[in-house]
Amino acid sequence: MFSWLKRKPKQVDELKKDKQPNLNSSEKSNDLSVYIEDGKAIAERITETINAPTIIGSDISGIMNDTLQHIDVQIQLAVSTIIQTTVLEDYVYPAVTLLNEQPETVRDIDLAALEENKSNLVTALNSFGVNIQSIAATVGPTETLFEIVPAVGVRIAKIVNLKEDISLTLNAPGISIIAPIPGKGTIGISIPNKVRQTVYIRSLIETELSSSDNMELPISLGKRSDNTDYIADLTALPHLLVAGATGQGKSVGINAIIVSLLYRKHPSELKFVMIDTKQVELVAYEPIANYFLAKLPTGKSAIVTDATKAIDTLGALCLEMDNRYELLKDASVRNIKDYHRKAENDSRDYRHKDLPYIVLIIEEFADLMIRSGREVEMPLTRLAQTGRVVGIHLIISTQHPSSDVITANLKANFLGRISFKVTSKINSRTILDVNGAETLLGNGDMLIAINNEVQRIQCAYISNAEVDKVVESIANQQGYPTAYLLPETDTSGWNDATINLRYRDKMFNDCARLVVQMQSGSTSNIQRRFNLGYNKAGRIMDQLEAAGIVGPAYGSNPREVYYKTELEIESFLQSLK
Ligand SMILES: Nc1ncnc2c1ncn2[C@@H]1O[C@H](COP(=O)(O)OP(=O)(O)OP(=O)(O)O)[C@@H](O)[C@H]1O
Repeated sequence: MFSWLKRKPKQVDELKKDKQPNLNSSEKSNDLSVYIEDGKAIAERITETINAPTIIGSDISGIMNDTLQHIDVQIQLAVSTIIQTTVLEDYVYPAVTLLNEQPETVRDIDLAALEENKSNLVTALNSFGVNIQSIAATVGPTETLFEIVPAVGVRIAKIVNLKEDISLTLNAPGISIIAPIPGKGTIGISIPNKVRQTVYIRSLIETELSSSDNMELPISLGKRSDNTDYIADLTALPHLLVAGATGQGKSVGINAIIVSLLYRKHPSELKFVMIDTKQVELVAYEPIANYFLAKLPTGKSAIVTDATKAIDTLGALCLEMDNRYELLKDASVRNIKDYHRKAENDSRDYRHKDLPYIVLIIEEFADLMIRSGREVEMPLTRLAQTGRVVGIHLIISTQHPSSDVITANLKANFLGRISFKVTSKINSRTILDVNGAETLLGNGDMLIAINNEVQRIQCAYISNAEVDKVVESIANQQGYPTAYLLPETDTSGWNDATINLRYRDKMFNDCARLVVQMQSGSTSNIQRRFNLGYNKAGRIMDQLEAAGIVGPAYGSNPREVYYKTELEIESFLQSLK
């Protein structure tokens, strides 16, 4: 339905203009009924003017045409389309003072301990026959990096092979050796600090807010080993995979990412789509649904916790992406940044506020992948391949970075990858393509790989109490009357009980014949053979299931086909008429 609104922007814009005076007055009101009245009037006018039910009918096969839900959704969408184009002019960004300040004592470096470590290291190296020319130390939050220049004639391999011996002699587990440090010609020996420093997110956000870098979506991730801040632009990554065994810092990391964006962006510029099958990690953000979250028109909560709804949501996001491509084409621009720039410099209405950045966050991706397999992988791969241009970025987090969860297909499209400590070298390689994450120290110690270049970072820390304060400071203000509504997909709001075979898709019979012929209930086969979109193919597969032609979805495997011969399926199709 929303796709239809998008496809007819000119007519809808005309109608919106008609209602503008009313909306301006209602914008200042907290009374939702005013918005609803506006919405109803607009919905009626839209229906009258361009015979909406017919157009919508062709989109969703008439299935919801005459249901009350349909009308509600229509009103909601009409309201939302208009409301989201209004600006929350009085919106106040969260204050940095809501975040904890780094205690003064923590900033001091223990110089005596540093000197002792240095001289112990030199003695240890000498005792193994390695003489050095010079040694310099940089104290990071988690480890201290000693950069040494070996005496002439010492082979690098010799030092690398001494890793375990040095570790034993210094009684310091978790040593790592970088030989040589790229671009420096020195050898790095990194020794974990006895007392680690927590990196408080506040200092990073202060740095970021005062910086002139002008990143579009800055995320304050933490500090490097040399104590410099690590702030990345999500639009450049442009998608992130986050992995780590339980309790190593993933949730804190995801909170740090979300909060750093909340500090930088206005609600009209950014929306999160949150999927959390664990049901506990992202719930803290529910109060800012009407400011910063996006949801399905039929969804009650903006935070998706159910696998079926998650698939619908991903489908809706694909549709949003397709719609955005059309908008960009209409405006003759190549990407969302140019679109925004053009909208700002042009008096014509490019519906700028319809195009906030969208960041999809999936907490515990493995749950979703194991339950729904390719139904999840396919839309995600599409989004990862082409979402960036239209401002859609993905952050996927998992405790189980195995190759059946992080498939090669997905990995190929996620150039930014973060790993907290994992339980095996294999997991480390699955996520980062290199070993190393298995020896990290926990508590937010992480490796980030961007385009295969790996760096060690101490992740910024933010407590749940700080997240709550930031959320509260936003939620106490005037917001939009609803979350940002994603386009309604063909399948949204469906479940087995509501699939009505009276409204079979036009392609139903052909698809039934295909699955029987191939004896494989595969949605991607249907997509390929008939050149259908993901949502449509998925919806037909659901109808085939409801008709008893194929079995239920089971992970990423094709569904079982219950009809074995062409004769059987033809006589069944006849009986449906
Ligand atoms: N960046 C950090 N700095 C300091 N301590 C941290 C950091 N990140 C995490 N911790 C510590 O580790 C604990 C667990 O972190 P977190 O909840 O993020 O783990 P997780 O990987 O999400 O675990 P799970 O997968 O079980 O939810 C935190 O409560 C905190 O004490």
